[in-house]
Amino acid sequence: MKIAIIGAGNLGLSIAKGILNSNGATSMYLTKRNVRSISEYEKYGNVTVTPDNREAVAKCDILIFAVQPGHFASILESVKDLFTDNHVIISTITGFELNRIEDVIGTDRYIIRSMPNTAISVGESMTCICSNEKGKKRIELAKAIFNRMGHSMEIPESQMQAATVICASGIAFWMRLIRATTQGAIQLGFDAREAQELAMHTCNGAAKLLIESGNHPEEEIDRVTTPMGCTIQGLNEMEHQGLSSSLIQGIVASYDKITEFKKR
Ligand SMILES: NC(=O)C1=CN([C@@H]2O[C@H](COP(=O)(O)OP(=O)(O)OC[C@H]3O[C@@H](n4cnc5c(N)ncnc54)[C@H](O)[C@@H]3O)[C@@H](O)[C@H]2O)C=CC1
Ligand SMILES: O=C(O)[C@@H]1CCC=N1
Repeated sequence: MKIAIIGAGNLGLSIAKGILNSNGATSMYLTKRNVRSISEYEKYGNVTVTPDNREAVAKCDILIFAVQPGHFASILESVKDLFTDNHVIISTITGFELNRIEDVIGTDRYIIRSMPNTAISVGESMTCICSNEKGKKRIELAKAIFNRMGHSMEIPESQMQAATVICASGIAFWMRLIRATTQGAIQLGFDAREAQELAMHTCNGAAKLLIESGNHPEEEIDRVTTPMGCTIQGLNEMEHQGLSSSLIQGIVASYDKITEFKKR
């Protein structure tokens, strides 16, 4: 599989790392307007770094676009004459619908919309995907690509905006929760490094408990909350202070922000 990442920025490079770590490509092209900051990737024998998107499109069959929304249409316009039936076009662009992509490159292309997150670099992305009509024939291929670097779910395009908030922005939300827990641990006497180690491994354990058991979170909470114990005391205090409510309101605010910039 020859994969091009058009726009090797924060997300594009995370995907590149995930592909390298999972041996997910026979060769890879990384493009960026100024390639100086990513030239180190050429030390991997099968990686080519170039500012030339047309070269990358001509040499690869899987094209992953990870540029800013405002640049996407003009970049597609500049390479679309090179597209063949071998190309699978995978967009990661927030708020850019399939029909807008089709408006630029036509309906007769395999188009996948994906929403990965930066944990793709360590093989742990939650990636949601959907496709245009023709792309349905390549959705299993797209799933296979993303499943090598985490977990994927096919969803209707109407849920893509919500998936962006929960999965992509979600990395930042969870980081804040881990940081806040770390700060609490420091206040209780751990040094900063130990505090973070306790917070992140406990977070990892909580997620794994749910993933492996399929249980509802409250079932696992019931196992921890000793009657009249310290856990329920802390948990109820967090809820009095609005923990669940503030998380939900934040999620909705992120969602509304995407609606706002889609109107621009
Ligand atoms: N950062 C994240 O966690 C996520 C981002 N996204 C989406 O992915 C896209 C990229 O986001 P980021 O990586 O955060 O942005 P970024 O700004 O870090 O990366 C975009 C890259 O595209 C490059 N670029 C600009 N013009 C180009 C051109 N003509 N040819 C080739 N490369 C060009 C820029 O130099 C930059 O390196 C956005 O549309 C964003 O909405 C989606 C999911 C998660
Ligand atoms: O914050 C943003 O707008 C982008 C989309 C999801 C993650 N980063």
